[in-house]
Amino acid sequence: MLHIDHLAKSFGDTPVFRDLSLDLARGEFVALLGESGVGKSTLLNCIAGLEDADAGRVVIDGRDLATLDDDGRARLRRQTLGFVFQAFHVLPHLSVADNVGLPLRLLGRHDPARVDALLQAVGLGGLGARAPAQLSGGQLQRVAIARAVVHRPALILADEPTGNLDPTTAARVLDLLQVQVREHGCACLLVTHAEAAAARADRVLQVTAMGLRSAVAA
Ligand SMILES: Nc1ncnc2c1ncn2[C@@H]1O[C@H](COP(=O)(O)OP(=O)(O)OP(=O)(O)O)[C@@H](O)[C@H]1O
Repeated sequence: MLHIDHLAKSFGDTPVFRDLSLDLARGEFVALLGESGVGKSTLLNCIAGLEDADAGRVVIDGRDLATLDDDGRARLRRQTLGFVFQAFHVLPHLSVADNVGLPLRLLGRHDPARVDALLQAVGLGGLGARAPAQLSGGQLQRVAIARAVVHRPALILADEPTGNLDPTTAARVLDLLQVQVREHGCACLLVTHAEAAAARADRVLQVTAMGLRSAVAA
């Protein structure tokens, strides 16, 4: 599903990672750990084609990002990816339900029942008509998670999706991600500092300046 081959990325003269390789299969749940600033979000952005790597390859579902122009990358993101951004990026002018349903709309689909079911699944049942400004930080994070999975993407990239949540709500969100992997066969790459989240993963990897290495959940 995802093949990363000898990826390198710097910002100016400052290297982030030098030689990072990873294979992620369908139905696999991988957690990425690493100190703040080591490059976890940068890696997710390179995978999503939002940042260009300096060297190496990213291949998603058989498609090499280097062969795709901006439109091709945007299409790949719409069809194949679900991204939970660290900063949520919930759109302020859309209702909660319209934010969650946006990936479906971009694919020409309309499924209010699925949007409702996902809002329920993340504990936001009944809040669909609200404006994002009327939600708490943890609620916004859950809107972002529901939006990332609504179109059943083949690859979910989740950047600290439980960072603002209490343990019970975090467990609920992790359940939802796990269902996408176990029952719907998608692949999930989860950046986390949370032990409970890493413990759910099939593999736990540590991001270092040199690349990835195996880690055991703390
Ligand atoms: N657009 C940018 N321009 C210059 N430097 C950047 C840019 N984006 C990130 N960096 C730097 O790249 C490094 C990796 O940042 P990144 O956000 O990927 O880290 P992270 O591991 O996700 O951190 P955290 O756990 O704190 O979210 C950091 O040193 C950061 O300051």
